Amino acid sequence: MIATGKRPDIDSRNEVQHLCNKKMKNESSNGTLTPHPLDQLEEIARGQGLDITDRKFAEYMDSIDPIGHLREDFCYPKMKDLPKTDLSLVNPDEDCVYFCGNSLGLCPKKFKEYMLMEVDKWMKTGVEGHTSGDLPWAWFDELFCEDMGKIVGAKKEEIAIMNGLTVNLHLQLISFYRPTPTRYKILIESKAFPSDHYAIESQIELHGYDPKTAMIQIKPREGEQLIRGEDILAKIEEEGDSIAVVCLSGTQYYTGQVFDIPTITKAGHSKGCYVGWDLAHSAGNVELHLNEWEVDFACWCTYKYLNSGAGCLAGFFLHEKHKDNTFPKLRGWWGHKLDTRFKMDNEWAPCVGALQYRISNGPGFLGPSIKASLEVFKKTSMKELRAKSLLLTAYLEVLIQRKYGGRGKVTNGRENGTQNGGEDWKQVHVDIITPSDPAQRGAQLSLSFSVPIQHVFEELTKRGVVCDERKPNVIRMAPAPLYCSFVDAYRGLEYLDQSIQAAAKIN
Ligand SMILES: Cc1ncc(COP(=O)(O)O)c(C=O)c1O
Ligand SMILES: Nc1ccccc1C(=O)C[C@H](N)C(=O)O
Repeated sequence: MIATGKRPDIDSRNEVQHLCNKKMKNESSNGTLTPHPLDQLEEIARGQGLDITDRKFAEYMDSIDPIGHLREDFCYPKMKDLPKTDLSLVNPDEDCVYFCGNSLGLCPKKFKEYMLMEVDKWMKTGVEGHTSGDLPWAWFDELFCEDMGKIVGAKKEEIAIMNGLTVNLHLQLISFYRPTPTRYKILIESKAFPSDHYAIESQIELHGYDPKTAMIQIKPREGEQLIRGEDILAKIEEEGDSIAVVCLSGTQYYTGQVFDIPTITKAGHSKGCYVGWDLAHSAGNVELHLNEWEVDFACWCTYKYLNSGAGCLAGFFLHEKHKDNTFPKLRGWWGHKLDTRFKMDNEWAPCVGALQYRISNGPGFLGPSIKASLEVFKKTSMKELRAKSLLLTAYLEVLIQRKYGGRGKVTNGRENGTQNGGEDWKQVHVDIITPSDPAQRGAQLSLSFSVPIQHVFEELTKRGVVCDERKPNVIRMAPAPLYCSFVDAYRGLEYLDQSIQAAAKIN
């Protein structure tokens, strides 16, 4: 089933009620119906005799959260340690509100210990460190493939951990984008993350084609913010015979929209296209079954929901059906089988599967954070994480809607941020452009405001709400379920309220 990307066309004043009445259902990947998370929240609140907007409800949700204790595995920043917090406005010793795990995940506590072990090993043993210790530098990356595979629904042999995301995307396109005069196009989303856009544009140019004709950018319909799934399928149907590769993001970075990977992959295959995914905002955020969905290739970074630190090594998935492929690829000695790698006979004998795409020996000092992060993931499962995430994001959504969804001028998003001063600030409206259908979103909510966002964002920052602003017009908030709590969402909303009031005074 592919659902449309359009938010329900309803009066936002009644939106929450409407969603409750509609008893919208959430279809999980195995086809079973589970209650809409908002219904679950309402039911829990009723059962406890609490109002959903009461702080006590957030506290109760935290008390029954089966993975709430995992927050203790992370260094959750304090208000006083953030560089831009105004300590006259907050309690310096309190935790901040960290809603930025979609950009940079928090540091796992074990990281420092594991990193110091590697430093110590180098100091004491020099080159011996390649083959000794917990993370031998010569094959530390291979130690993570199985656990990383579980997070994205892949077999160990289908995974490599290397380079950065964009480098991996280039390596994959070198293999999968082999244009011919009749099949030379790449389908991507319009307003894709700039790095993906540039990578694809440059690959097209490298083959002597013109991105103006070879790069198809699928857009939202006029007046809409989200790309409809049905439009992606229609485009594949219409142009599929000339498309070499369909290459979309699993979760759109700006809107937070999650695309239907299995359906789109199938549609691409039925037209003879290869289908690959940028999972930067999906890995560790939503459930993925890359092997089962027959995705040809995928890549993702590990510094967002996978908490491995800025610019850390990226994930690389190659479906097992391509494990012995002879596609063009860039070779390096680390793609050569380990047993003969050091024979130095210059006879290319590649590793099987994803590992053959490795070029250089890996940076051993990037292993400790990945190890520390994966250990936390091993204490739970993507299913359990996603179950919490659905509730937590719906909770943040309902708080925003109750406070800011029903007042003032309802904008369509495109006009937002153009008004200034006076009356508009008395009736601020916040529009959530992320799909309201939980199956079509992960942890992130992208908020557009009926007033300019710059001062609201600055005021949030002063109050220790760590989120980000993305041009042209959204503030993204992502309560990552591994370490964010319901009380964080509650406090985030209190601070949003204060920030809007403070920004109104400036304007
Ligand atoms: C969708 C997407 N693609 C690509 C990137 C950039 O990847 P990198 O700089 O790690 O290559 C990011 C985030 O930085 C992203 O969100
Ligand atoms: N790696 C970074 C370094 C600096 C600034 C931002 C990033 C991000 O990751 C941004 C993220 N990809 C985004 O969705 O906007």
